[in-house]
Amino acid sequence: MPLPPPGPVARVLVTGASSGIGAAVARALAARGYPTTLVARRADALADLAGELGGLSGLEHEVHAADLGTDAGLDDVRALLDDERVVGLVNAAGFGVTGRVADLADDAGQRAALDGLVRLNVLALHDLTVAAVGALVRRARAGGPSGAVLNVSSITAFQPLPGAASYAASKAFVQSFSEAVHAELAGTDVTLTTVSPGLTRTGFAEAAGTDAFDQVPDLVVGEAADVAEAGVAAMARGDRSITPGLVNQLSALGGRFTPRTLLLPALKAGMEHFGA
Ligand SMILES: NC(=O)C1=CN([C@@H]2O[C@H](COP(=O)(O)OP(=O)(O)OC[C@H]3O[C@@H](n4cnc5c(N)ncnc54)[C@H](OP(=O)(O)O)[C@@H]3O)[C@@H](O)[C@H]2O)C=CC1
Ligand SMILES: CC(=O)[C@H](N)C(=O)O
Repeated sequence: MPLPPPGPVARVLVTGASSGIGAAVARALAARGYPTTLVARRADALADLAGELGGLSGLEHEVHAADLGTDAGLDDVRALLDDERVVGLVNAAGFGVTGRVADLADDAGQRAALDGLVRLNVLALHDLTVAAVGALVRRARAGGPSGAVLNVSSITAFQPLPGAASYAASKAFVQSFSEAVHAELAGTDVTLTTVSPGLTRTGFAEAAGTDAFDQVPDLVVGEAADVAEAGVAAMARGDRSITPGLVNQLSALGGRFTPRTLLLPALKAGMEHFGA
């Protein structure tokens, strides 16, 4: 029983909750009866969502504005995991940067964005996951409730991606780290699940500076609510990993098993077509 039954003291902390997949995950959790602690930088968007969720669920949804790309923000959020009411963590905060590394290196803003990407997608996720897993296992061993973590990866985790090299590598880290910890947790009452979406309609494209999402068939672009439903259901079951949608599952398979000598030139050409 990884995610314990819902109730007022079965709280789930969700990062990246001010928009997109994180907000949709918070809605899916609230609909199941879990109070949430909503984390991101934009306090106003979090407060709006907390109001919406409170109206729907009758539960108390808390807001914590923090920049997880800073030591202070990360320290603050890590401390929230010490709260004994927290039985779950969802790491959804993340963003992408597109472009060739050699070009990004020559632009101070893009260079800083690449560093920020690694700080948020890799270091913050790793830090919060380690803190949550440690606290949840300790509490479960002491007779407390079970617990669950959900990490948001991506289909880009399954192969290198020229034109989004740092982003795809950050998600490869998320996937590998999370699957390994899932195995380590066997036999405890705590689970770690990874959800690996493909293109999903959120604020991601604008933040990543790409209009690729507008150039591909609608069939290829999923909805945040569907990703959230699949992710939360897998988290509740304590599954290792889920890739929502047939198109994404095929893409992940292709990424894993196509020889790199064939795959990398094709991906490079595809990303160049989209201006990356
Ligand atoms: N959309 C897609 O196609 C896909 C997305 N993903 C992953 O899904 C996750 C969610 O992205 P998505 O919902 O798509 O995109 P959005 O841009 O809609 O959401 C990103 C979230 O991350 C938060 N965030 C960004 N920077 C920081 C920071 N420094 N500190 C705290 N929070 C931060 C944003 O809040 P704020 O700006 O208020 O801080 C926002 O809530 C990401 O990890 C992304 O890599 C995976 C596969 C596909
Ligand atoms: C390829 C993308 O940019 C997408 N957001 C993903 O993570 O799959």
